[in-house]
Amino acid sequence: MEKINTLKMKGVTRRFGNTTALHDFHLEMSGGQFVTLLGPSGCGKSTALNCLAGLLDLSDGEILLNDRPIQDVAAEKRGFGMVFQNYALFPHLSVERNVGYGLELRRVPKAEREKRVRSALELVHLAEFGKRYPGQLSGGQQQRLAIARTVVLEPALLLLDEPLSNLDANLRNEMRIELKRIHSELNLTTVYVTHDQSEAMSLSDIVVVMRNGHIEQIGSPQEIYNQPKSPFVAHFMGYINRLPATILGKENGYWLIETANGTQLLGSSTNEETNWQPGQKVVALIRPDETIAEPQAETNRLIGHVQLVEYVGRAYESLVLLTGQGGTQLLAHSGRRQNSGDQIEISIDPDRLLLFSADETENIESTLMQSEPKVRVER
Ligand SMILES: Nc1ncnc2c1ncn2[C@@H]1O[C@H](COP(=O)(O)OP(=O)(O)OP(=O)(O)O)[C@@H](O)[C@H]1O
Repeated sequence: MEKINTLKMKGVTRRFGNTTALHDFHLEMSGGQFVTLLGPSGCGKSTALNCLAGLLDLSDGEILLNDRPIQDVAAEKRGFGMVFQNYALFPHLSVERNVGYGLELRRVPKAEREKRVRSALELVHLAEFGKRYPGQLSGGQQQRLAIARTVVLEPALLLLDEPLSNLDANLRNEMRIELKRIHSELNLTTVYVTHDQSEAMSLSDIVVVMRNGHIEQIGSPQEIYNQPKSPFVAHFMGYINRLPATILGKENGYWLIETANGTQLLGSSTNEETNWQPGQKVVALIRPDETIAEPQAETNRLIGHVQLVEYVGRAYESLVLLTGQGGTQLLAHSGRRQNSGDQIEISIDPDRLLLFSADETENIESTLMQSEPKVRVER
């Protein structure tokens, strides 16, 4: 198999009739990287993956493997391996035969085949299960078998389409760690598709956030999480609280804003070129887990009354009706259980109070069906 030094998708577009599932998609990765395509249902993640795999023809653009175009190379000649959501295992073949099947087709001699099957099963911790059948394995074991069956062929690129979506939450977390381990042991260039932001954050070197067939932002997990460039990315990363405000000016490198009841707060823009004038309408986006209930500091405070409290493990999440803010509610985290009706003070670090212009923040929910907050936040 040709080793990957660089893999580039340049201007890749794929149309289905009148629908453009993928539009002018640009992605560059280097050998060994773990790249995740992240976004809500229908944003074009699988289309991008299938174009890369060769399972879909491109309507436009090119794919370059080590600077050589491969968009016209048939899927089976690209030397890539794909793991599907439903695993696609052979139920009538033993675990060993499932893993060895691709090698048999390639007429790999028996001794070498057995050696490679053994080491693939060891890699996914299924060495003792070789004689079983897929039906006798748990969901997580079946998933690991699907991975072993693909990596035994030593693909240049591993493509994974929502591989954990059929597993329950505990197994998903376990398999996430397994995937990370397998990736670092093999140093195999990987493209992973998911709509789960925490999966993307924990696994990836590069995250590509997609929306409506476009790329919204590419960056490291830290960049995407801390510096979302658009309200869509911010919302997708859990910045679900919204607080309308007006720009007053700049202070100490932050933007000074005024909310509906005249409270002044400091906040940040993730876009260095932002040049707002006083009077500009903005919306502050805040993550519930980045609020500080009952703060020590005097600055950047909001006051409200607790309406609902939910235990979310390690913290309580309170729905707070802010005082004098036109009915705006905010989800806030607190180490101590609040009671319904309690007055509560909340502060937010100015670096974690992200400002976007008000017109940018319209209509983001319609494309975010899968990441709706548990409690709807009123505007
Ligand atoms: N074979 C097809 N024929 C027509 N439209 C298609 C086809 N495949 C995908 N689409 C459309 O292209 C868009 C992107 O689909 P795609 O499957 O790539 O999204 P996705 O982000 O992978 O979604 P999901 O997470 O639900 O799998 C959607 O609007 C979808 O309806």
